[in-house]
Amino acid sequence: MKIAVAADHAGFEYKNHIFKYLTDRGFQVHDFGTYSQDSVDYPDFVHPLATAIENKEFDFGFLFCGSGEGVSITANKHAGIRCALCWQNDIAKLSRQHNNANVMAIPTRFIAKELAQELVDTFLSTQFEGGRHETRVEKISKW
Ligand SMILES: O=C(CO)[C@H](O)[C@H](O)[C@H](O)COP(=O)(O)O
Repeated sequence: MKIAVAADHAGFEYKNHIFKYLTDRGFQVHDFGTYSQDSVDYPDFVHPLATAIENKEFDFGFLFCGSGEGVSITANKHAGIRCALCWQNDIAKLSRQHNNANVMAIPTRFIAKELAQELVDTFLSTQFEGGRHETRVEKISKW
């Protein structure tokens, strides 16, 4: 399983934490930046990650910014991305079970780092249920 991470300055610390957490557990993880806490524009880091996932270079992505909104809005501009903004474990679980989300956005200024780690574990350990949800997910990009 190949994973991509990206963040703006507000998500930098959590992105680095999750990068280390996942690499320590044997995942292949690519860091699309940002690489410092200097103020940056989140689309500059989200678009390359989203394109790489659309090109099937990675299986899943994790995005980090202050509220999670900017990175999520940006990622979902890509037809091949289903980015879920998650702040509770049940939401992270359902984003995989029902929406087959391939990217999760994390609101770093609103949840603890420990919860962010739990959300990543939940996201990666939950399968898409298919069935009735498959029809709905297919309709997302067919409008
Ligand atoms: O897009 C956002 C707001 O919905 C993200 O939270 C950004 O991280 C935030 O806008 C950055 O704000 P800052 O005041 O420039 O640090």
